[in-house]
Amino acid sequence: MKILSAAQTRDLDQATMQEQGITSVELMERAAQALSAWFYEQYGYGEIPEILLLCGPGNNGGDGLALARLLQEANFRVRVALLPADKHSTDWQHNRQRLPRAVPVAVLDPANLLPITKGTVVVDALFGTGLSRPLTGAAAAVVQWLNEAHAPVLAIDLPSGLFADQPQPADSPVVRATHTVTFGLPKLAMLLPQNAAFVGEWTVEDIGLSTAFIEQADTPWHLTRLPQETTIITNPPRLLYDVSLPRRDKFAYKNTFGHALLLAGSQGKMGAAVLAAGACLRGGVGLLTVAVPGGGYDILQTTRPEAMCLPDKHADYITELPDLAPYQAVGIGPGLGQDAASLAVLRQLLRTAKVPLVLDADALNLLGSHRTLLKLLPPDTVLTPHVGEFARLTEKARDDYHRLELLRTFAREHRCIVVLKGAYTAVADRDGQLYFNTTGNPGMASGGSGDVLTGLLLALRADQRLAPLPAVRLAVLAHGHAADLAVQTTGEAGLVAGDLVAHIGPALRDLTA
Ligand SMILES: NC(=O)C1=CN([C@@H]2O[C@H](COP(=O)(O)OP(=O)(O)OC[C@H]3O[C@@H](n4cnc5c(N)ncnc54)[C@H](O)[C@@H]3O)[C@@H](O)[C@H]2O)[C@@H](O)CC1
Ligand SMILES: Nc1ncnc2c1ncn2[C@@H]1O[C@H](COP(=O)(O)OP(=O)(O)O)[C@@H](O)[C@H]1O
Ligand SMILES: [K+]
Repeated sequence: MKILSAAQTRDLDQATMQEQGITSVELMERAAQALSAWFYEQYGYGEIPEILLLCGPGNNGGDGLALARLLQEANFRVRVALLPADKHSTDWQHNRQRLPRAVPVAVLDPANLLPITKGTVVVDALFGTGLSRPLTGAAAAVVQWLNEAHAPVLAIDLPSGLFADQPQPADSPVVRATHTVTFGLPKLAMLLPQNAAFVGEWTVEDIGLSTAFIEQADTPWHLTRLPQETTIITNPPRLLYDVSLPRRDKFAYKNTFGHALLLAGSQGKMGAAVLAAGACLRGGVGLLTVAVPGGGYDILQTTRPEAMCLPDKHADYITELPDLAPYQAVGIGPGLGQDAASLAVLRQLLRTAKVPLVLDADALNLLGSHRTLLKLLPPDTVLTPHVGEFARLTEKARDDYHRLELLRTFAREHRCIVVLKGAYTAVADRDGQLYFNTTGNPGMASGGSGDVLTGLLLALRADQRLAPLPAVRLAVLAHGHAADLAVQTTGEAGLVAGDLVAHIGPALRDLTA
C-alpha cells in the first residue's frame, strides 16, 4: 500500500470524481457515512450524552456538517460549533444548508469558550489535509481550549493543526485526538512517534478512492501489511499479499533454504545468541551454524540442539572469523560485545564476505565508532538499527521527518537495506524507497525482541528463493505478526522475546502464499 502526500491526496480526490462520475459532495457524503458507521461501532445508542462537532471553513468542516446530519438522523444528540471565517468551501455551504434545523449551531467565540460538559464526545472537523500554515489566532485558541478540556476527541482525516506530510513548528497548536479516522490511505504523519500524542489510535476508512490513480502515483513511502482479502468478489475469497513466503516444493532439499552462519554472544550475553539462533531455525533455515565464545558452547548446544556450534578459542568473546565457504548468509551482532578482537572479526567479514550479510546491535555500534568500515559494506547488506544505533551511524536527527531523510540517504549511499526499528519499523532500500511495517505491538518493547528479528532476517536472507528486499520486508512483517499472535495469550506486559520465537512458525504459515 502507498502513502501519498497532501497534494497527491487532493489529486486523488479529483481523479476519483472524474473516474467515477461523482461530485465532490457525493464523495464527502461517502466520507460522512464512513464516519457515522465508525460512531455506531464505537458507541451504542444512549451511551454518549452529546456529540459536539467543531467545524472549520473548508471541506474538513464540510465532513463535520454532513456527519452531524447523519448522527442526528440516527438519534444521537448533536451540537455544531463553527469556527468564525469569512469564506467557506462550496461543499461546506451545501452541507450547512442540509443540516436539520433541530441541530443547534453556534459560532465559536475565541474570547468566550465555554467548558465542555463531561461525557461529551468532540469531533474535530476544523482542518484536514488542506491545512496550509500553522494555526494561529482563533483556530489556535479553539485547539488549545479543546486540548485543555481532556474530552474524548475523534479527529476527521487528521488532527487539526497537523500537517499530513511535513513537520509543523514545535510550538504550533495541534489537536490531541483520542482517535483519528482517515480516508483511503494513512497519512505519513500518523506513522511517526513525534505525532503519536496528536493522532491517538487511527483507522483508515475505505471511501472508494481511485485505485488506478494510487497505482500510478509516484511516492517513496509504502506500507507492508498482512494479506488482505480482495475487494473483487471471488469465491472462495482470494488473498492479496504485499510480501509472502513461497510454498515448499514437495522434493525440497535443505540447500534451497541455505546454510546460515551466526556470530553472536559474549560473556553474560549468550541469551542474545540463543534467541537469534532460535529465530533463525524457526525462520526455516536449512542449516545453522553459530559461532560463539568458548564459554558459550554448552549453552548453545544445550538450548539449540538443531544448530551446529563453533566455539571460539577465547572464552568470553569472539576473536576469529570462521571460514565462510560453506555459508549462504552471515549474521553478526546480537550480544557480540565491542572488544577490539571482535572489531577485527567484523572488519575481516566485511572485506571477505561474498554472501548476504545481516548486521545488528554491537556490530552496528562498532560500525558507528569506526565509520571508515562503512565503505566496506557489500551491496544489499541488511542493517537493523534502533533509533539510538542509527544516530551512531549517521547523526542525531532533528525530528522524525529528518530521520526518515537520513535513513533514505544512508541506504542509497551505502547501497544497503536499513531496517530502522520502532513501532512502525521502516525498511529503506538502496533505491530510496521506504516501507513502513504495520504489525507488532508494545509488548515487543523488552530485551531480546531485536535479536529475534536478526535471526529471522538471517534465515530469510539465506533462503535462495527470496530476493533481498522482499526477504527483509517479509521478516519484519512476520516478526511483528508473531508478536501479535503471541500477545493474545501472554498480554503485552508478559510478552518476552522467547514467545516471539515460538510464534514465528504460525506467523510464517499465515504469510505463505
Ligand atoms: N475533496 C474531497 O472531495 C474530499 C475531501 N474530504 C475532506 O476535505 C478535507 C480537505 O478539505 P480542504 O482542502 O477544503 O481543506 P481543509 O478543510 O483541511 O482546510 C482548508 C481551509 O482552511 C483554511 N486554512 C488552511 N490553513 C489554515 C490555517 N492555518 N489557519 C486558518 N485557516 C486555514 C483554508 O484557507 C481553507 O479555507 C480532507 O481533510 C477531508 O476531511 C473528504 O470529504 C473526502 C472527499
Ligand atoms: N511499541 C512497539 N510496537 C511495535 N514494535 C515494537 C515496539 N517496540 C519495539 N518494537 C520492536 O521490537 C524490536 C526491538 O528491538 P531492539 O530495539 O533491538 O531491542 P532489543 O535490543 O532489546 O532486542 C524491534 O523489532 C522493534 O520494531
Ligand atoms: K480534523
